[in-house]
Order: sequence, then structure tokens, then C-alpha cells
Amino acid sequence: MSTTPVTVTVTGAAGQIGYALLFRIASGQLLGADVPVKLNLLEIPQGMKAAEGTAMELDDCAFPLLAGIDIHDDAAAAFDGVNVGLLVGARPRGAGMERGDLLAANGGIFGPQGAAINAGAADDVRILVVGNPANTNALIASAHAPDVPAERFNAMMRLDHNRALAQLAAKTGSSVAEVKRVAIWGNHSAKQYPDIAHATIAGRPAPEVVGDSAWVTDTFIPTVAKRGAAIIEARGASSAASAANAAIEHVHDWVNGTPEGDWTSVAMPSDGSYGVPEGLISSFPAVSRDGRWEIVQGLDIAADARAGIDVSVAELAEERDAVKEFGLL
Ligand SMILES: NC(=O)C1=CN([C@@H]2O[C@H](COP(=O)(O)OP(=O)(O)OC[C@H]3O[C@@H](n4cnc5c(N)ncnc54)[C@H](O)[C@@H]3O)[C@@H](O)[C@H]2O)C=CC1
Ligand SMILES: O=C([O-])CC(=O)C(=O)O
Repeated sequence: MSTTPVTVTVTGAAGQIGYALLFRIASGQLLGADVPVKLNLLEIPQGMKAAEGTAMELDDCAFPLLAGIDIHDDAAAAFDGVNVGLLVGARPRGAGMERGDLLAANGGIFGPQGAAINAGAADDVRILVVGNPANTNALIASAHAPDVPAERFNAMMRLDHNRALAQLAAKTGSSVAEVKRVAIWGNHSAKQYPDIAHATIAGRPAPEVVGDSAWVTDTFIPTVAKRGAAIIEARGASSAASAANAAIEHVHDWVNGTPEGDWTSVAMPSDGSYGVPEGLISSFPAVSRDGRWEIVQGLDIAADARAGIDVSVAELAEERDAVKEFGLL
């Protein structure tokens, strides 16, 4: 077992995703069963008491890997020395709030958090933004952290990716483990583009195994893209355990690598691949090698996929332009 604990900062620690996330991190599922972790919890003042309660429960688990817990309502302290930052806390959309209001309110959170990361993070810092609108919040945080390589800021698409795996497995009577190379492109929103064109199921092309292109267009894509809303409708609250699970898997693969022969979906700064304007934090199929994401190159993009990707990327560009107007970039 290595001895130096990895510092993991979780924002929104007292929220529902935080509650589903922290115990898994402390048990070793984020980084590995031999990696001790130190947890920094960041909350707003109103969330501090509940965060303290969660910390008491973490203590009561007596996790051998948990090297300490600190609770903060100050971003500079919470991100001091951070190696892995999970930015979950965000301002939810309130009644009568327009999308622009939401972007501005969250800019007020992710700008200062980016600046705190810039000031205090460890050299190897990796940041995963979960709080919505995740892609644009990641862009804002990164813009406020000029000394941190932009590639260290990701937004979470792993939940969308996992939703796509589950839908495809259910449709074809396969196990999830047999489904490989699904891709989600673009924004974590209802305009994302879930893509099975390059996927395989038990080694066979997924479109052939599904054998029903109307199902892909009319059922699969909207089901995956609108799954967040369907969960809210069913549960009366947004996805929490599945979101926490996705965050764990994203960071685990980023640090430890993706399995040979498969890829995942990651929103990261575009390098211009697949015609996505450079700098937008957009989702691509990606593999992790030596602790870095690489966009899977050379995939043929058919006309329907091109159109779907373009719609999602246009939404990201609109969000970027809106936050630029608010002076957040
Ligand atoms: N990217 C994705 O796939 C998904 C993203 N989400 C998003 O994750 C976010 C969190 O969801 P939940 O945990 O369910 O929400 P929640 O409302 O249960 O918890 C959010 C927590 O963040 C805290 N918070 C607010 N502003 C903060 C700040 N400036 N610093 C630190 N903490 C702050 C709140 O006090 C609250 O405890 C939401 O924006 C949600 O839309 C949820 C599911 C999936
Ligand atoms: O839709 C929401 O508010 C939560 C979310 O991002 C998801 O479940 O994908």
C-alpha cells in the first residue's frame, strides 16, 4: 500500500450525489484498493451541518484507506493540495429561471472554484465537473485556472454512456459486459448524440445485432438523452447513485486506464477532432493511457451522426457565447 494519501475534494458534499459518492471514495473504489485518500468536503454555509453529519458517518465506517476528512465553506482551503476534484455542487434551476440565469448563477460558483484550483492544486490535479450545466461549468472553471492544463478539466458523460450500454443490452438480450464501443457525443443535455454505429455486442456490429434502425432513432437515442428527466419523473429527485457511480468510474479509468478493446465517453476540451471547435468541452469516445485521455480517432461519421453531433456542438457554442457575454470566460 502506498503511504501518501491522495487528496480528493468533493463539492456539494452534503447533497444527494455527495452522499452516494463519499463512501465509495473512502472505501477505495475511486483510485484503487491500495490508495489511501484524504477527503476535503466543500459546502456552502447552509450545507456545513449536514456535511459534518456525513463526515461522522464516514468516521463510523472505519475505512482503513481514509486518512482524514476536512470540511470547508471556503474554496481556497478545500482545493489546497487537491489531486482529484469532483465538482458536484451547483445551483439548481429555480422556478422562472431561464437557461441564461442558470449559466450566470453557476458561473459565479465555478469561476471562483477554478481560481482556487489554480492557486492551490497539486501538479497532477484532475477535475471532473458533475454539476450542471456540466460542460460549460467545466469550461468556466478551466478558464479561471490558466496555470492548469485545460485537459485536466473534464465534464461527466459517463452516466450517459452507461445509460446507453444498459439500453442496448436490454434491447438485444445481452449482458452489459458484451456491449463495447458505444459513444456519446457533444453536450450533457437532451441534445447529446448517443451513437452505436461503431459499437459491438459480443463482437458483432451493434447495428446488425439490433437489426432495427427505427428503434435506434426513435427509441434508443431519445431514451438515453432524456433519461435524466425520466428519473426525476419516477423518483421525484434527480439521479444520484447512478451519477455517483459514473463519477467513480470516470476518475478510476482516467487514473488507471480503460480496458483494451473498449472506450468510454468523456467531455474534454476539443482539439478540433471531428470538426468540434477547439476548446469546447464536448464529449468524444476516448481511451485513457498513462493517465491521459486520448480521443479515439479515425471513426467514420455518417450523415445522421454528423447532424446529431452538430446540433449538440452548436448548443455548447451557444452556452459558451452566453457565459462570455456575462464576462465569465
Ligand atoms: N453530469 C451528470 O451526469 C449529472 C449531473 N447532475 C448534477 O449534479 C449536481 C448535484 O446534484 P445533487 O447532488 O442531486 O444536488 P443536491 O441539491 O442534492 O446537492 C447539491 C449540493 O451542492 C451544494 N452547493 C451548492 N452550491 C455550492 C457551492 N458553491 N460550493 C459547494 N457546494 C455547493 C448544496 O448546498 C447541496 O448540498 C446538479 O447540478 C445536478 O444537476 C446530476 C446527475 C447527473
Ligand atoms: O437531468 C438532471 O437534472 C440530472 C442529470 O443531469 C442527469 O440525470 O443526467
